[in-house]
This record gives sequence, C-alpha cells and structure tokens, in this order.
Amino acid sequence: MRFIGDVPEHDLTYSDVFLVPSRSGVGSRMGVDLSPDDGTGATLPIVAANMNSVTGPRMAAALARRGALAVLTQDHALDDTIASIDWVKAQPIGLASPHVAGPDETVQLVLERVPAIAGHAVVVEDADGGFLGAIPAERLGHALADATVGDLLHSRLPELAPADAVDGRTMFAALEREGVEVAPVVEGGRCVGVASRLGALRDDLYRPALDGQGRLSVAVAVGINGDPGAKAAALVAAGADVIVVDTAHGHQEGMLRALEAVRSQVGDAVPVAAGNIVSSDGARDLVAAGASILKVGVGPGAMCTTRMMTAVGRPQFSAVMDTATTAIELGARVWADGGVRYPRDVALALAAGASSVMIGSWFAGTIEAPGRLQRDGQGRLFKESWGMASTKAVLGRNAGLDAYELARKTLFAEGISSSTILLDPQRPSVEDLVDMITSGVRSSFTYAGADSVPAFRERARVGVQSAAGYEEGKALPVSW
Ligand SMILES: NC(=O)C1=CN([C@@H]2O[C@H](COP(=O)(O)OP(=O)(O)OC[C@H]3O[C@@H](n4cnc5c(N)ncnc54)[C@H](OP(=O)(O)O)[C@@H]3O)[C@@H](O)[C@H]2O)C=CC1
Ligand SMILES: Nc1nc2c(ncn2[C@@H]2O[C@H](COP(=O)(O)O)[C@@H](O)[C@H]2O)c(=O)[nH]1
Ligand SMILES: [K+]
Repeated sequence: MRFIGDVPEHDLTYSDVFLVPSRSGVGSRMGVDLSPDDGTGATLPIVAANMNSVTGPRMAAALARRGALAVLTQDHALDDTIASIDWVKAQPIGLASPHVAGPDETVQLVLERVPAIAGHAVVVEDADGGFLGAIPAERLGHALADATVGDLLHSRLPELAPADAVDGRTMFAALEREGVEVAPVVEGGRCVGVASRLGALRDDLYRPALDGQGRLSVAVAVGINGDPGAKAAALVAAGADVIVVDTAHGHQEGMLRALEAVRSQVGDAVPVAAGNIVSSDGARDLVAAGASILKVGVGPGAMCTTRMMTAVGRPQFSAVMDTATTAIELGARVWADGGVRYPRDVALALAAGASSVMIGSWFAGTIEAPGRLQRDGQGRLFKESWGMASTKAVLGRNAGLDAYELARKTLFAEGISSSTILLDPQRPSVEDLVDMITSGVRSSFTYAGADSVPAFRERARVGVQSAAGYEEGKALPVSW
C-alpha cells in the first residue's frame, strides 16, 4: 500500500481515507481470490468476533460454510464450548443448518429464532430427532401467535433427497421443479439440512473453510487468566481450528505468559491469534511469545467505551498499518478488529495490511447471532448486543465471585451493556451480509488491479480525505 501524496503525520481511521483506482489487468470480479494469507485455511477475510451477542455455534457454521471464520467466546464453561465445537463439526456443508422446533412449540416462540421472511424454513422434529415436516418461515407471519408449529404442517414444504442436493445447480433445479424457494433434505427419516435457491448459488460461489477431516472450521477464544494452556489444549483436542488468546490490554505480561503457555501446550497444531494491540512494539512481543496472528484494535468497537473512559487506543487504519508492517516482517499476520460498518472498511483494513477483518456488532443483528429476535416500538426486528467488557458481560463472566469482588470488577466496565442492533429485512442472515461485503471487496480489488489479498496489500493506493470528502461518498436516500 502507498499513499498518493505525502505520508500523513497523524494517525488515521477508515473514514479518513479512500482508495484510488489504478490500471488493472483483472478482467472480472469473479477472478479475485479473497483467501486470507493467515494460515487458517479460511477462504474469506472475515472473522466474527468472540462476543456473546455475536458468535455461537450457528454463526460459526454459517460463516465457515462460506469460507469465513467465527470465534466462540471465552465466557462459556469448557464442556459447553466443546459441545458447541461438536455441533459445528456435525453440520452439513452444502446445506443450511436446520432451525429445529418441536411440534408443540408455539409460533410466538419460534419467531424469536426465525423471522417470518421468505428463503428460510422451520423444520419440525419429534423428541428423538425424527423428521415430521417443514414449513416456510413466511408462513409464521400469518399464523396465530399461540398456534403450534405442528398445526401448520398441513401446508408443508416438499422434501428433497440427498441426490437432489449434490451441487448448487442440481439443488437449484430441484427447488425450481418443486416450485419452492426452500426445502428440507431428508434421509432415513431425518432432516440432514435445508436447501434454498440462494444457498445453491452460494454453494457455487464460495469455498467452505474446512478442517483436515473435511468438517467446518471454528476458532475459539481463551482469556489470559486461569490455565489458558490447558484450556487451549482441551479445545484443540476437541477440534478447535484456531485459538484466540484475548484480553483488553494485549500488550501486558499476563498475555505473554498466557501465550507461552498456550504455545507450549498446542505446539504448531493450530494458528494462535492474540490481542488486542495497536503498536509495532506490541506486535514484536506477541510474536516472540508465540502468536502467529495479531488481533489489532483498541477502542474502535461499536460497543466499546475504552477511548472515552481511558483515552487509550489508536485510530484503526494506522493501528493496522503499523502492526501489519511489523507482523509481516516477522512472518505473522494481522486481523483488524472492530469499527467495521461498511464493506469499504473491510477493503481499507486489507489495504492497510490486515489478512482478515473481525466484525462484531454488525453481525449481532442477524438470524445466526445467538440472541432472541425482538420487536421495537416501531415494529422493527432487532437483537440486543453488549460489549464484552460491559457491566453485563463482567457480571456474567464472574458469576462465581463473591458480591464484593463482583462489585469491584464492575467499576472497571469499558463497554455498553445494552444496545439494539436492527435486523435488516433485506439482509436478515449473516450470509446476506457476507454477500454484500464480498461483492464490495471483490470490486475494490479489481479497481486496484489485484487478484489476491497479498496483491491488494501491495497495490492499494490510498488518499486522505476531509469530512466533506467522506460525506460526498454517501448515497442520498431522498432528493435534496
Ligand atoms: N478491543 C478493545 O478495545 C477491547 C476489548 N475488550 C474485550 O472485552 C473482553 C474482556 O476483556 P478483559 O477486560 O481484558 O477481561 P479478562 O477477563 O480477560 O481479564 C483481563 C485481565 O487483565 C488485567 N488488566 C490489567 N489492566 C487491564 C486493563 N486496562 N483492562 C482490562 N484488564 C486489565 C485484569 O485485572 P484487573 O481486573 O484486576 O484489573 C485481568 O486480570 C475481551 O473479549 C476483550 O477483547 C475489552 C476492552 C477493550
Ligand atoms: N472496549 C471494548 N471493546 C469491546 C467490547 N466488546 C467487544 N469489544 C471489541 O470490539 C470488537 C468488535 O467491534 P465491532 O465494532 O465490530 O462491534 C470486538 O472484537 C472487541 O475487540 C467492550 O465491551 N469494550
Ligand atoms: K468505540
């Protein structure tokens, strides 16, 4: 990456900068390979953040199916996290994970998980996992709230066989033949996944992130306290594909000790990410202690109050640029963590040198995020989000402490405890957001004449703009 003018003397964030097109030999946006060069095996440069409101097993499976990663949080008990890894590893690759409901569940309850939007389905199973039928999600929108989903099975979706879903084109043709957008795939009396027309197109467009056994990949976070080495070893044994050692102040000696412990336990079996840091000194120390990926960003996160509470942090574009330069010299890579609100921010993070970009709050408002779907005063669907250093998260994480210690911990909260993230009715699924992000970023690459993440990092030309320049780039929803 280079600046088109003088290198600015002050630090910059995403809205301060823009990309200038340059001569390109990349003739099609489909000729771009978005795989990050971070050793994770992902094929998209997107990682869902280890936040309780963002990543659970369903988010992890949905993203890995398209080639991105998600990081399960450090806040759950080891057994629960291992159960989540097992769930991800058992999920289908070319089909969506079913939204399962019991026949006696009410429509109202199911609507907390699945919105009444076309392109999705509810699969009804008995207590033993036997398939009873499936209904299109939009059917929930005109059923009584206290009706049971079992009652709705009289107008059920047709079923497909595994042979109908061997590849995207076959699946699309089968759905067209049946005249539906979405259908369950059933084998031996059990639903093995859900086929959809959009899913069929995506199966041909994306390459899944898979482990050595051909199962979906998943990353898992550990904190720096307790016994992070033993925890990481147990998680890797359970199938975790990347370990993320995560704490607010990543450039502290507790982190260096934790990283050394993790590396001594897991060896080179998996990439180890660590953070958060924002300086090249931090990058050097964490790589020396065993990190192969650095998680970069202090304060840009949407749920984060660190900058206002402490003045600590650094504008994110410069933080990524500085740490990535050092990391790459040392053979490590950077994930740009936080502050991403538009596809342009992902492109700019990659231009600054990141291999992948971590997204939290934006993904909290999707079907796959763990929270309950709720409606606000205007009837809009939303999910709740909160910061991992908020009072809410601190209380949850430290529930075992005595009341005095707990009260003391909450004095140091550095995050928002409750925020509402709207579900975009046009893009309710994280896969819809991935489509939007990757189409923007593929286009950024061709404007720069780059067909890969390393080539884009090399070729990107960046200018600095005023607030008016940034404003000019926005679309106008109404006339002036
Ligand atoms: N990217 C960002 O800007 C930030 C992210 N977060 C996220 O919040 C989650 C919780 O992280 P964290 O609060 O580190 O919790 P952890 O449970 O990981 O504990 C952090 C440890 O570091 C010690 N510590 C020393 N200085 C600090 C400091 N300035 N801030 C926080 N801890 C410090 C704490 O001790 P003691 O409590 O006694 O001080 C504690 O032992 C993580 O997911 C983290 O990524 C949080 C803040 C900023
Ligand atoms: N200072 C805090 N930072 C937080 C908190 N919770 C999460 N985070 C960080 O934000 C990113 C995600 O950023 P987003 O803009 O995409 O939402 C996450 O990975 C953490 O690094 C918090 O409570 N305080
Ligand atoms: K912020």
